Amino acid sequence: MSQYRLHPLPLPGLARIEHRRVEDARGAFSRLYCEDSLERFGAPFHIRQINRSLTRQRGSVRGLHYQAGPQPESKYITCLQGEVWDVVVDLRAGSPTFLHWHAERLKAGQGSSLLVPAGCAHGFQALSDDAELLYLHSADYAPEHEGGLSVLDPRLAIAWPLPVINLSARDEQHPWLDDRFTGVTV
Ligand SMILES: Cc1cn([C@H]2C[C@H](O)[C@@H](COP(=O)(O)OP(=O)(O)O[C@H]3O[C@H](C)C(=O)[C@H](O)[C@H]3O)O2)c(=O)[nH]c1=O
Repeated sequence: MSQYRLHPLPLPGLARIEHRRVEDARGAFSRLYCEDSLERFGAPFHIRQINRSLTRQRGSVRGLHYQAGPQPESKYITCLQGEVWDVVVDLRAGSPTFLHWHAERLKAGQGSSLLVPAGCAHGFQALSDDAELLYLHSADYAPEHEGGLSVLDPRLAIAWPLPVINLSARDEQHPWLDDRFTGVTV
């Protein structure tokens, strides 16, 4: 039986989900996601959409994205190939960790996923070439309610492990946060 466990991380609701592989002579099997277990852990997550991204070059950064408004979105992220440095920023108005960030290394085959709560921005830097991520989303894609933060915002001071390269044109233009930003409500 493959184990499936939740390990809380420093931002409220952020967690690493451990899903150890069961190995035998044929290879390996693991339960990547389990709605029932997550409900029992007090971290309910119902899938509305599944995405996959491939990032070709080591050092590339995608993000920092979030979806708020009527369809706040939580994400469940698994690395299928290569390795990434995954970053989550707490944007929840009134959160004790408002604008704090936390990073986790996700590596293919390590047997874990990251549960990102609604109200948080998400991004990552590829630590390998050809890094592939599988995203489970708890809300339908709603670009009109999507927001973005600059990965180089001094107010966040994210300590990216490698020089940031290959930002998309959209990610290049996210404005820096100012004092008028009081967070999102979820
Ligand atoms: C998220 C999404 C995007 N798209 C379209 C929009 C663009 O034309 C294209 C690529 O989207 P984007 O440039 O937002 O992809 P990334 O920059 O890799 O962003 C992704 O990676 C960061 C780190 C995340 O956390 C986001 O969940 C996710 O948006 O797919 C869709 O058609 N459906 C979708 O659900």
